[in-house]
Parts: sequence; C-alpha cells; structure tokens
Amino acid sequence: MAIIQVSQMKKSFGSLEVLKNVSFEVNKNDVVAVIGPSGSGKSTMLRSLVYLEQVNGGSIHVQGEDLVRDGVYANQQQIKRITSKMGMVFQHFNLFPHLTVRENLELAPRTVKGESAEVVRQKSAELLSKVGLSDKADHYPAKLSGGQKQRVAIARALMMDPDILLFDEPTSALDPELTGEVLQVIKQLAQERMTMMVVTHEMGFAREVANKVMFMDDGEFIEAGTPEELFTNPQFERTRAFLRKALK
Ligand SMILES: Nc1ncnc2c1ncn2[C@@H]1O[C@H](COP(=O)(O)OP(=O)(O)OP(=O)(O)O)[C@@H](O)[C@H]1O
Repeated sequence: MAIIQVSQMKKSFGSLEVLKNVSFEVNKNDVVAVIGPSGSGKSTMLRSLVYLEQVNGGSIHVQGEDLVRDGVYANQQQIKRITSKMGMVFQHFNLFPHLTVRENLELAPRTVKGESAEVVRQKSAELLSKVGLSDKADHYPAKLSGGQKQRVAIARALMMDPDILLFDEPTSALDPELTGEVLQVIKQLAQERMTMMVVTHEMGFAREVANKVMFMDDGEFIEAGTPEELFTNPQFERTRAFLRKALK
C-alpha cells in the first residue's frame, strides 16, 4: 500500500529548476534511502512532501489524500491534517531551546492534537526510553550532545504517531563518533517496520538498512532499486559515476 505517491513534481527557485518531474512511491514498511550529489534537490524534495516548500507543479498524494494535485493545493485545514501524518527529522535537530526535552516532546501532541497531559506524559516517557534518554527528560537541549539532540528529535517526531518518518540528512551535522548512535535508533525503527524516507550521504547505512535506494541527480530521479541492485548493478552512467566517488 502506498503511503506517499508523487507524480511529476516540479519546483523552481526563480529560474533555477530544482525538481524536474520527480515521480516515486513510498509503500508501507518501506525504508527508502535517497542518495545523490550535493545540490541535486534531495532536501527540497523531502521538504515539499511536508509543505515546507511549495511545488510549482505535479501531485503529492499522502494516504490517499491529495496534498497537491496538478499544482493545486488542498485548503489549509486539509494541508494541516495531511502533513500531520508525516514526521520530519532535520539535519540541525530544530529543537526548541527554551523547552526541556520532555516539553519538546509533549508540545505538539498537546497543542495540535489536543491530547491530555497524562497521555502525552506516558508517551514521552516511553519514547525517551526507546531512544535511550530517559535520564534527560528535564534537561534543556543546550546540555545535550548532537547525537542526543537528534535522538530527542526522533522521539519528538514519533510523539505524533506518524505514518511515515522523513529524515533530512540526520547525521550530517554530527561528529563522526556520534553518528552511530543515531543510525542505531533509525535501524531499530526499521526493524519495527516503521515506514521511513532518509536522505543520506551514509552509503553504508543505505546499503544495510534500506530496502529501496533512490538516486537523484540534478533535480531528477535517475533510478531506484534494492540496495543490491543499485550498488552492484546501477543501470545508468550517472549513477555509476556518483557511486565511484561516494564509495571511494
Ligand atoms: N530556498 C531556496 N532558495 C533558492 N535556492 C534554493 C533554496 N533551497 C535550495 N535551493 C537550491 O536548490 C538546489 C537543491 O538544493 P537541495 O538542498 O534540495 O539539494 P540537496 O541534494 O539536498 O543537497 P545537499 O546534499 O547538499 O543537502 C541547490 O542548488 C540549492 O542552492
């Protein structure tokens, strides 16, 4: 079953065409790794799915609902409902600095979903335990390492019970020794069959954890396949050239 269906998505910044007729599907329980050179449009593609960027054409379908159809967006209320099904984890964590870890987790379910204090308290405790940060609930983000901040951001995204989690280069801002603890959490979520789309420069992670790898270059989806297919038998010279550099 498709969680997200994208067809002919186009996005330009002024005269710069960043997404050129991008089409793909993410099915339930997929772990999709999106790879490609810097500036190829990976972040823009991901941000468009959650309405952080507005596309100039094409359609984005989420769980059977149109976020945008042939370039025409749903109304604001529908957009809010549709995007609330998707959790986003950013490269730079985007935690609220003036809120504790627990408050960061509980804010959206309380204010957006209207969940009770007891319900969100139980959920935040469970999710902090899941990402190994139960002892940090009352700390402020500034007191945490980058790896811990990113694990909080993942727990925060999970608080909204998303149907899919989107990661925009979740380890790119981390020191190498902190990358593993974040990838481990994502790997654990994959084992639990969470549907995820991960923009990443970590080829080892893409190969090991994803069931589908998509290669993007210059605003286009060039090819997608299983990690085995894409890494060992890429169909296009552009993919081969990228992998030669990336796997060096
Ligand atoms: N808000 C913006 N205004 C103008 N240009 C933008 C904006 N956001 C992105 N771009 C441009 O769009 C292109 C694609 O950027 P994007 O961040 O989507 O690529 P990327 O593949 O995610 O790159 P990286 O791997 O370096 O993060 C780049 O040329 C970038 O400079």
